[in-house]
Parts: sequence; C-alpha cells; structure tokens
Amino acid sequence: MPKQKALHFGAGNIGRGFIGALLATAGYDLVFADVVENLINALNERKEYEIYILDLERKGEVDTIKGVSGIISTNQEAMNKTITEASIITTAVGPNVLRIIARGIASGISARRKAGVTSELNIIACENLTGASSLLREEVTKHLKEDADKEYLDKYVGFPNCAVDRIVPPFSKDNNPLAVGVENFYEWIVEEPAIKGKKPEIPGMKLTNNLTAFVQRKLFTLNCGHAVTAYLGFLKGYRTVDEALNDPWIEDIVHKAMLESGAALCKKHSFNEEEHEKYINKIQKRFRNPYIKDDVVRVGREPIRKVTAGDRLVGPLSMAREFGLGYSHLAKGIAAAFLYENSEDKQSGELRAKVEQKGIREAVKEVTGLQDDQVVDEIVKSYGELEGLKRTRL
Ligand SMILES: NC(=O)C1=CN([C@@H]2O[C@H](COP(=O)(O)OP(=O)(O)OC[C@H]3O[C@@H](n4cnc5c(N)ncnc54)[C@H](O)[C@@H]3O)[C@@H](O)[C@H]2O)C=CC1
Ligand SMILES: O=P(O)(O)OC[C@H]1O[C@](O)(CO)[C@@H](O)[C@@H]1O
Repeated sequence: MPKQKALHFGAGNIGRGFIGALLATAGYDLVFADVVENLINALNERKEYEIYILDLERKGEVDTIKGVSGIISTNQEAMNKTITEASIITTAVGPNVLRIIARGIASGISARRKAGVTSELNIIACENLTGASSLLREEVTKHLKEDADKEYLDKYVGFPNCAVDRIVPPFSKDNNPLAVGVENFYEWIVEEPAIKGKKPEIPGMKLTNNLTAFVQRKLFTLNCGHAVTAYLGFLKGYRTVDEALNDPWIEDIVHKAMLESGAALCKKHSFNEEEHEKYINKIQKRFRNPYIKDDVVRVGREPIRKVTAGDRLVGPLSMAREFGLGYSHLAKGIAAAFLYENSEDKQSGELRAKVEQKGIREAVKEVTGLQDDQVVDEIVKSYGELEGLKRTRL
C-alpha cells in the first residue's frame, strides 16, 4: 500500500525539529513547503536530516528523519497536487504567516474537490497562538470563490486546534541547513472533536476534548515564564535565557509570575495545585537546560503579539484578576515588554514608538486592551521602576 502523504508548511525549527519529525516517523511520506530555496533544495537532495538531542536525557543522541522532500510554497501547481494527495496538513510558520499561506491552501482545496477526492483532510496549525487552526480556517474560507468549494470544506476538511510544546532553538552544525537541535521533551495535544474522519495515528500526538485548558496551561506557564525571562534578561543586558535565569532577581520574578498564572489556571480549569506546581518546576528546569543556548531576542521576538489580550502575559493577568488573585509579577513582565528594544524586530520599534508618542499609560491601554485603572497603574508603576534599571545599564 502506498504511504499516506503529509504536507507541512514551514521547514523551520518546529517544522523539522518536532511536527515534521513525528509525521515522518509515523510513516507518512512527508513534504515540507517553505519559501527558503536552500532548505527545499537540501531536502530534495538528501531526503533525510538529523535531529540533535540537546538535553541531559538522551544527551548526544541523534535521530535521522527519513522519507522527506520539499516544495516551494509559492509553486501553486505543485502545492495543488500535494494538497490533493495529502491526508494531513500541518503548519509551523509563525502566527502572522497563516494569512499568507491561506490563499495557496484554498487553491489546493478547490483543486482537491475538482479532482473528486472525498477522503477527509485535517489541517492543524501548530503555532504559539490560541485557536490557530480556527484562524487559518477563516482565512482559507475568505479565498474560496465557489459555493461548491465552501461546501466541500465544511464536509471534508477539519481544522483541529492544538497546543505545541518543544523548545527548538536556533542551531547550527557543520553548515548543514537541515540539522536541527531540540530538547528531549515534547507535547503535541490536538482537539479531538474537530478532527474529520478517521483519527490520524501519529505516535506523540495526544488527543483531548478539553484543548483550551491545555493551550492555556502551556501558553500561560511556559511561554509566560519564558517571555518574562526574555524581557527582564534584555533589560539587565543578558544574551541568553540561562544567563538571565542565573540572576536571582530575575529568577524570583519569573517563578512568581508563573505561580500567579498557576493560581489562576488552577481556579479556572480545576487543575490539581500540587501537580501544577510540579509542572511549573519542570518548566523552570527546561529553561535551565545547559545544552540549550536560547537568545532572549528569539524568545522575546514580536513583543506586540506577546502583550495582546489573551496571549502569554495579559492572558494570565486577566485570568488572575477574574478570580481576584495577585498579578504584580505578571505586571512586571508586561512592563518589561514595553521597554524591550531590538532594531531587528519591527514590533519592538513600533511598540517603543507608541510609548514615545502616547506615553506609557495610553500605550498600555491601546496595545493590551486593559482599561481598568488599578491594573494599568500597576503596569505603569513597574515600567517606571524598570526604566531606571534600563537607564543604569545603557
Ligand atoms: N521554536 C520553538 O521552540 C517553538 C515554536 N513554536 C511556534 O512554531 C511556529 C514556528 O516557529 P519556529 O519553527 O521556531 O520558526 P522558524 O522561523 O524556525 O520556522 C518558520 C518557517 O516558516 C517558513 N515560512 C515563512 N513564510 C512561509 C510561507 N509563506 N510559506 C511556507 N513557509 C514559510 C520560514 O521560512 C521558516 O522556515 C511559531 O508559531 C512558533 O511560535 C511553538 C513551540 C516551540
Ligand atoms: O515562538 P514565539 O511565540 O515567538 O515565542 C517564543 C516561545 O516559543 C517557544 O519557542 C516554544 O514554545 C518558546 O521557546 C518561547 O517561549
């Protein structure tokens, strides 16, 4: 029997280091779609790549992922053919790129219908964003011209949301563009009720009926703690996450921010408090993995996205407020994001420009959507304290 086909958008860190690896290992004929030619050429020449385990567990081990190929995602003819043949499509391109790939996916869905394919297709966006697959569905639908395509989408195409957790930092090995380094831990949790047709059998993919709880647990703990580390680390002039966490002042704020988000998560989703504390401690250990040198500018990238309502910082702060719980360390993390400056990060320039033009109070209200005086005061107060720290450093 021929192998089933999987198409994965984004042959980057998570694409090669996590989701693509699970798909290929599960036995799919895996096609990566990307815009970077040298990655696609290398995939087509070598048909395999190496994953280096950067961890205390499985230290030094290398996994070879076989049976892979690539296409340029703007080659619509090749994309239509692959989408017509695929049983599953996944993405790890970054939340802002979903809108860009939606047009090509819509064209592929139309081609699939016209080819008479009536097997179900599931499209799973594996991004650090709540409801990423639902967003992708909306964007794809905008590009479907014919009613028959829309009906086809409703009937045959599922867009299950998911939570994706593995730290895959920038990595280089022998100038090999395909080599990727990963922590040993991974967790991919997919929304079961939204799957169309037969459930995909992919070792490493877990299904759940309660995805929101898992997404928020991950985003408001790992990504929250990571973001606080990155922004405070930047302010104190540290280059990497582990350097930043070696500073007891930063480690204390990061830990307390995760405890604040944890208290809110336990109330919201009835998580067991002891178990949740273990989860926090495990994450803090993952941050301190001595084999991963993760730059604070990567972890803090796109600060506007990271301080919008519902994301890793404002999301848990709002949840803590909802239950009348403390949030002062989360507020410090948000304040630090407004002080983040990196000339290579467009959003950091935009955020700083907003603060310069409107003042910190208005900027916080506009970007975070928070309006209550008490909470805005807390962020503005922290901003003032941290600004002093930044000045001392500069
Ligand atoms: N790296 C990590 O540790 C984790 C990342 N994530 C999420 O995974 C997603 C991807 O992150 P990374 O893999 O780190 O980023 P990355 O930058 O390494 O990979 C993204 C890939 O998408 C490609 N791409 C950009 N535009 C494209 C287009 N129009 N068509 C096809 N491919 C396109 C890029 O060329 C790049 O190869 C993000 O949403 C991130 O938040 C989630 C968990 C962990
Ligand atoms: O990929 P984003 O959303 O920009 O944020 C970076 C975060 O994603 C991760 O790469 C993995 O979840 C973390 O290392 C970090 O918290």
